[in-house]
Amino acid sequence: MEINGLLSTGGLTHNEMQLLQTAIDSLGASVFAKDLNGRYTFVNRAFCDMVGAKLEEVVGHLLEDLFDPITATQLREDDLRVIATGQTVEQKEYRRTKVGGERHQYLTVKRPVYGRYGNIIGLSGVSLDVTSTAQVEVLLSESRQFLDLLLSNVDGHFYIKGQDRRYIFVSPKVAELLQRSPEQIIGHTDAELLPELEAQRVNAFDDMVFETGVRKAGEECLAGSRGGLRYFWSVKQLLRRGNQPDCLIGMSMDITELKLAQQAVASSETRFRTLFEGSRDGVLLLDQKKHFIDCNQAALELLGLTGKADCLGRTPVDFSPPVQACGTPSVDLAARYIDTINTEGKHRFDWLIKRPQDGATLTVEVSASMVDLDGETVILATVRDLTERMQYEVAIHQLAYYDALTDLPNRRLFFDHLSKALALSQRSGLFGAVIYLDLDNFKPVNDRYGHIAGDLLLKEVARRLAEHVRDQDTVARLGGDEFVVLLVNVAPTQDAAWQQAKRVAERIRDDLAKTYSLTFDTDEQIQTTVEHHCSASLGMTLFPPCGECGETILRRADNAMYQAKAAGRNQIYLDEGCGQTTSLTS
Ligand SMILES: Nc1nc2c(ncn2[C@@H]2O[C@H](COP(=O)(O)OP(=O)(O)OP(=O)(O)O)[C@@H](O)[C@H]2O)c(=O)[nH]1
Repeated sequence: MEINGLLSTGGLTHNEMQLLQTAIDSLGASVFAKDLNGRYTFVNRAFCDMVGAKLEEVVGHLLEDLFDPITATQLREDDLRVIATGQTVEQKEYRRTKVGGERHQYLTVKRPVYGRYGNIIGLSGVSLDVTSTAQVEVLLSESRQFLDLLLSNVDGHFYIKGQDRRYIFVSPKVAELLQRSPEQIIGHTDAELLPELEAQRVNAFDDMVFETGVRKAGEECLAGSRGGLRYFWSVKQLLRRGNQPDCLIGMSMDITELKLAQQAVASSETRFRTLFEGSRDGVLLLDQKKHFIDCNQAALELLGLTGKADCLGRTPVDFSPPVQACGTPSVDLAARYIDTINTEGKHRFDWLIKRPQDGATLTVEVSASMVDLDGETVILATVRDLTERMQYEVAIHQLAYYDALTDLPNRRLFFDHLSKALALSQRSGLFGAVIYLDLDNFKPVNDRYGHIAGDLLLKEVARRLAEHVRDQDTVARLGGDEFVVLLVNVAPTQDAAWQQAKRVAERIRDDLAKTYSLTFDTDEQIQTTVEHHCSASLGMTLFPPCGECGETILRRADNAMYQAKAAGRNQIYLDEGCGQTTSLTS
């Protein structure tokens, strides 16, 4: 390529011109010159490479020969502007070469070339292909936008700190957390922005990263903008910046919710454990295969076991007798109950346990329900020993229906038996009888020997009475020294029933009239035995198949007893109805 007059400057030697030519050819930029007609008068090698043409195909040719029409028109307008105004033009332009047709971006500087007499004789220019630079800028711009989007939307707090621990960059979330604008944070240290203790903790973390140069991750805790502590999982590492001092780049994720959930799980686990272990009731967990997977101390005690190893992996049937109280085999009943728990979610039932160690059986109440434990559905069974409750129930029943001194049924239970006997009599057509009796001269035993002796006598009366009746009959104590005997299914006719009941009444009267030998401790703790004579006055009434109510029947017997008492005691009187009584004493 030769440098023509447009570029030549007077005074250069041929060698110098050659050197200049070589230098211009070695430039990465395209260098060109044109005359006033727009014909290329000089181009360097880079220009030829750019248009994909040889030197001779360029020099002396026009824009239209080298570029597509649109590009050529644009470039022509620029050229004319330079020539018309005489000004230097610098601009970015896009060109599509004829060769390959790729669109490139150029930064072009064009300036006028003046002739010897100061007139413009053409223009020269330098074009630098900045396509890749422009792409990098586009990429940078896109990356910046993406980063902004990320920083604004990702639930993380991003920050960069210098070696002096001052913030260089903070994402919007950091600003939100610290309740300051980024401008109020950048250039400041944590010591200036956070409470002392928090700043110390954060600094210690940062120091570790700066000192070791190793990426660190860990938990941090800061006071939140809305109060309360907020927990973060922070990852920090050094950011190498060439010649610049390293700085720290960090990302902290807010894990408060997770942390609180973990704490809640941990505390509910603790609560569960406390309740589980502290429960006075036995608590057992069964897996899907109905094997015990956990139990508390109370359960071990209930089952008579010394350690969990004796329980875990075994089934409820392993701790049960072959048959339950209802007569159903334990294995069948257990399967039925487990089915119910599975379908209804819970079930409460009584269960007979057999302790493997000593073979003892005890009744327990089981409250079982399906629960979700660590993602697995298990059965939680609370087992309560019913022995004590059953004892209480028996005691309450005893108090409610039995006389505490003699253990005989009391008035309430007597009436219950009587109403059943009346119903039975109606069905069977058999007569029954009620014998009301009151001891004669009982009071003196209390007066002479004290109530202890009187109590003994009353107990002895109860014992003697029981000897004269069948299992289906009832002997009850109505109170004081008054007793009543209920005879059921006595006879199908009234006469036969009279005779039969009379025989029983006479035996009772004779037996109760026998001497009572009473042994008791005196107030001086001396055991003494006394004898006492007393008898009983008896009033009797029959109840026919279609008789009155229980109260009426008892009143009639009571009335007859008073007649017997009035007749001199130790007598038997029969109530015949309508207030009529007859002595049956032989
Ligand atoms: N030891 C004792 N005495 C009782 C009890 N309940 C009532 N008594 C006494 O029993 C006596 C009953 O009185 P009464 O029936 O009048 O005595 P009684 O000597 O049999 O008189 P008569 O029936 O007229 O022959 C009273 O003195 C009561 O205090 C008891 O549970 N234990």
